[in-house]
Amino acid sequence: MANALSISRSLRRSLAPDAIYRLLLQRSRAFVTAECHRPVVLHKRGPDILHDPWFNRGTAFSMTERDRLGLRGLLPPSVVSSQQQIDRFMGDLKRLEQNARDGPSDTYQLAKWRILNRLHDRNETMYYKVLIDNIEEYAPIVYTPTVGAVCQNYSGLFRRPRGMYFSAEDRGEMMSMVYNWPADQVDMIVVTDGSRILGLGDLGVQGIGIAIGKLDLYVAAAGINPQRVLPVMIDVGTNNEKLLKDPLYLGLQEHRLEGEEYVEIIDEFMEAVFSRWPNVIVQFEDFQSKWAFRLLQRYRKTYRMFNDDVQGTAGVAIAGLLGAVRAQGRPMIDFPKQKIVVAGAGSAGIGVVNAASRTMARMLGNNEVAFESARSQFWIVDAHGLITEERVEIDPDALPFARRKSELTHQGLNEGASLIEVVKKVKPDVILGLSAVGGLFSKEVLEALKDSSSSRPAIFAMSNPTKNAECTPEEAFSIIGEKVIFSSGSPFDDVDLGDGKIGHSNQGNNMYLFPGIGLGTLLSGARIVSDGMLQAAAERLASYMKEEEVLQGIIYPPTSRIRDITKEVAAAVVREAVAEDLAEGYRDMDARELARLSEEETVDYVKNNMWNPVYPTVVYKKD
Ligand SMILES: NC(=O)c1ccc[n+]([C@@H]2O[C@H](COP(=O)([O-])OP(=O)(O)OC[C@H]3O[C@@H](n4cnc5c(N)ncnc54)[C@H](O)[C@@H]3O)[C@@H](O)[C@H]2O)c1
Ligand SMILES: O=C(O)C[C@H](O)C(=O)O
Ligand SMILES: [Mg+2]
Repeated sequence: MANALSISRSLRRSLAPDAIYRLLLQRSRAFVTAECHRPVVLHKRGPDILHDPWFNRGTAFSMTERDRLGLRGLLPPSVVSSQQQIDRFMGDLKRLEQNARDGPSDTYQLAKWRILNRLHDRNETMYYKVLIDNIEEYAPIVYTPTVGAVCQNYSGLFRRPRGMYFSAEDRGEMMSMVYNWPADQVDMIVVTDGSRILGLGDLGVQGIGIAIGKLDLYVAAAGINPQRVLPVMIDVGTNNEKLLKDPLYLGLQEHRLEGEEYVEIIDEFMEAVFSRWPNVIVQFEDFQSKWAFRLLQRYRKTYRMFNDDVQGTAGVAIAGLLGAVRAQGRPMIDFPKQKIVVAGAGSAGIGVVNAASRTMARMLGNNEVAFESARSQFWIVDAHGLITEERVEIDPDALPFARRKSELTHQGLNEGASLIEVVKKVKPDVILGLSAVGGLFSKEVLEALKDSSSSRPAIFAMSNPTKNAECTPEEAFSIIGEKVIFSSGSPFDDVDLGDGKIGHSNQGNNMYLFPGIGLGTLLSGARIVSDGMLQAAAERLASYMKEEEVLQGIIYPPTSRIRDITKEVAAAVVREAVAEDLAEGYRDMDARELARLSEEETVDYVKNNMWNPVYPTVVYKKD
């Protein structure tokens, strides 16, 4: 039978040999092209295609293909050519080779992340077993600080997609897009818009890494079933000029949407996920401050949601501040006497001051006088110096804590006074940094803190990742001495003080609370996440540390105990939800039965509902 490549005898006779050759070559090219263009019939859709190396083409799937194949939202929004994919891969490979020659640098950490990530892609159970069994070693890889470098390099590191992407281009589509996610049940979503990733600024779509890292801790620490977690990136553009010019950037290359347009997108996302999964809990993560507060106020009374940077951080800080009081050999009730200087007035700093002052006020009787007294224990310093009521265009969230004019003359301080002046004049018990400025607690600031009125001044250098810490433990112990209490957002090693003495380096990170807040909310079936539930979580973390540990300057547990502390925090959240009549129960445990559980039984209930990384029995069943 004749085919495209056969030439009739008569034609062969009439053509010179080189003309025959050219014709054959032409036809064979056309034949090959036709073969390539013949559609491939797929018997699968959505994630099954992305996980099939034969058919997956990742970010090179066009928008129409994404729609046709149920892939919309399962990939970052940018569509790239196959050449761009190769360029990205090669650029990444070369960077690794180049940096590996520098010895153990960040790249070494990234190499570990890649190996773990590949395991995550292949075998989730095994991945989480490795993570849980070695949490102290690998939390700094899947979480802060390495996750920061992962986000910075995400366009290069991107291999197999994880999570969902909703972009400004998806307006009006989200309600149907959520059905592209394969799981019928989702318990926990961590969502970011990438606008303030750790202290690294606006990383746009690359911020998805932070949502993935937080959910890794949800699985490892809280025992949330990994099949029921969903990392989400809402890509509304980026204001990061470098990314806007980067040809390999995977997100929308346009400036961020603002105002009502922005809010409408987040509203649509919330409606979509809660309509498919009415019982899901949504954790907002690393939104720039101006949206963090507004969105929290907008949704917290209607949806099961919380903002980790505002509320989780506040709880962790309160637990640490109470620990610092105990470390001075004083009862927790002395907390309202502490003078606290806070550097940073963003979502985290203001969140901490709000919640810590409420805790003080409660201890003082919870009336107006108590609130006023609590307020006056805080001095907030931002990029423009001390915040006072004389500040022009003051941020409304900071306004309640602006120092009064009358107090200023008395203290010898002015609007915009520098951090060092404030520390010198106030002689605080605590300095707490949430400024994202590495080294802000300079030698001079630490020298000034030596005059603190406290017998054991405390330093919370809470900014992430490591290079953004306001000071290191070496600096703190060497300048202030062995009495100082030190804690940081990213992990540091303890400091050898000589003579067998150790300067403890605590990790003050919201990872000690958010997994328990999420788990407790899930297992209580609470309709919302109330202030009381957050307070209960913070108090349980504060009381978790034993007297002898606290006296040694250990105010937070080691990461190796994170699963245990999370269980305890979750139980406290469940009990508070029940006490506030917010609990609606979970599965076969209804609200009334929950209310009957003793404290110990609640802890057991939580423990029994935590997922463990063991292979289940599997059987085959025909459709
Ligand atoms: N340890 C934790 O659990 C934890 C939790 C949340 C946030 N954080 C960290 O806190 C940091 C801030 O987060 P955010 O959301 O509040 O950010 P943000 O950008 O909203 O706020 C930063 C604040 O720091 C102030 N600032 C800048 N330069 C300063 C200076 N020289 N002196 C004093 N203040 C200065 C800014 O004016 C602003 O008020 C980040 O590094 C983040 O990683 C840590
Ligand atoms: O992510 C962390 O390590 C803590 C915190 O949520 C942050 O934004 O820095
Ligand atoms: Mg955060």
